[in-house]
Parts: sequence; C-alpha cells; structure tokens
Amino acid sequence: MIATDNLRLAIGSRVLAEKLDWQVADGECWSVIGRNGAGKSTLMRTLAGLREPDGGRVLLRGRALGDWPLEALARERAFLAQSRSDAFAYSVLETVLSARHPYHGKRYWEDSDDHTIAMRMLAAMEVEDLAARDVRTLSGGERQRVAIAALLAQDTPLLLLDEPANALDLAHQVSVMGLLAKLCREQRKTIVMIGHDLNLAHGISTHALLLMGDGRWLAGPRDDVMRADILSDYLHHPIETVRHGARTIFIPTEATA
Ligand SMILES: Nc1ncnc2c1ncn2[C@@H]1O[C@H](COP(=O)(O)OP(=O)(O)OP(=O)(O)O)[C@@H](O)[C@H]1O
Repeated sequence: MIATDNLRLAIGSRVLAEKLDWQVADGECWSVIGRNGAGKSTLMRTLAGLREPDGGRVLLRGRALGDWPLEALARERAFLAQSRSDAFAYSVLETVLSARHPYHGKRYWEDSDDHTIAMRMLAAMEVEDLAARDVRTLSGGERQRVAIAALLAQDTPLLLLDEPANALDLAHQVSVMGLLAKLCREQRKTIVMIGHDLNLAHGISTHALLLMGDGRWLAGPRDDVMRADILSDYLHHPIETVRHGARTIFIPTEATA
C-alpha cells in the first residue's frame, strides 16, 4: 500500500530517520512509537505528502507520492493531524461533509449519499446528536471524535492517524481503537497511527515501527518489535511486561522517591 525507499527525515541539522526502507501492506495496522520529538509526526506528514522527504522517496501503490494528482491522492489516503484550529463557524455536519469533496468531481454540492455517509460516521463516533453544533463549541474529546468521523467519511484505503486517542476518555479510546482494528480486519483498510499508550497500541496493531530520534529505527511484526527490552531502549525508560489472560500489559518501572 505505502512504502518508503531509503527515506531520510531531518529537521535542521538533526537527523530523525535515516535509510528508512519500510513496507506497509494492505490490511496491516502499524503503530509508530518513539519518544517526544523522535520524528513520528514528521514521518506521518511526509507519508501524507504534506512535506517533502529530506532524501529518498515515499511510494503509494508503487508510485512516488509527488506523481499522484492531488484529487486521486485524496481518495487514497486520509490524514488525522495531531491538532487543529477551527477559525470559522462550521457545523459538525458541514465539517464531515467537507471531507467528501474528493468524490465530487466537478459537482459543487454534496448529495444525499454524502449526507448519509457523514451521518453514519458521526453515529459510529457517537457524536451524531452534535451534528448541528458549531465545531468551535465542542469539548476536546468531542472535537477529536468529529475529526475521526471526517477521516472515516473520506473512505480511503489508507488511514494515517497522529495520536487518534488524544483527548478521548477511556471508553472512547477503547471503542475507537476497536473500530480501527475492525476496519483493518474486515475491510482490509491499512492503518498507520501514532500512539503513546503501549497497551492500546499492542491491542490493535499487527506491526510496529520504532523511531529512536537519531536516525535509527526498527520495523516488524508487533511481537518481534514490541518487546520489553527493545521498548525500554527506544523509550529510554525500563519497561516490564506481564501476561493478563491473552493480553500483554506493558508497565513502566516506577520512579523511586
Ligand atoms: N518547524 C519546525 N522547526 C523546528 N523544529 C521542528 C519543526 N518541526 C518539528 N521540529 C522538531 O523536530 C523534532 C521532531 O518533531 P515531531 O513533531 O516529528 O516529533 P514527535 O515524535 O511527533 O513528537 P511528540 O511525541 O512530542 O508528538 C522535534 O524535536 C521538534 O521540535
């Protein structure tokens, strides 16, 4: 679905990722894990085509990102940014409907299908009763769920999500993650997402990419990469795992007083 070929990411003189050769196949769900400032959002923006690589290439379905016409690219990948600012008084429904524009061709107005899809996605995120509200009046968690509804309404094969669990309460973290896992499993959607919660990431991911923040990286199937020794190294903090039924739980060693 999406791959990087000898990708280099750098900010100023700092190299964040070097020689990143990484393949993400259809239906896989990847978690990108690393410390603050390791380069996760920079990578995600590069995968979305919102910034140029500092070396190497990003390939979507084997074709360099820059060679994709914008409207076709918008039908292939959707991107959830880490933060957003709402300057205008759009309603929740208008916000989600605007995500359908790549399907309009020369048509200006949305049709009833767009409306049905938008309402279905708002319902999936349990915010359909907020459809008429001005987005600027929403709480942080409600706004995040509307943004995820807009992402889903784009109905793209590839979903790129920068910290989707941000601002969500516990129940919505679990339900949103469950929905994303189901999209991979049942609809063969491909997901690449950033998350700091190792337990949520482990519960949903099939694969993980770790970024060290100095150019080094490690990618592979979840259980090869999300190991206590490796994560302790990448996150610069000792981590233990315990088994709880079928689940692996990650526990950071507590700071001593
Ligand atoms: N426009 C910019 N100007 C200067 N430095 C930047 C810029 N954008 C990013 N950086 C720096 O590049 C590094 C990587 O940033 P990035 O947002 O990719 O990190 P991250 O892994 O997503 O971090 P977090 O977990 O905190 O969200 C950080 O040290 C950040 O301060």
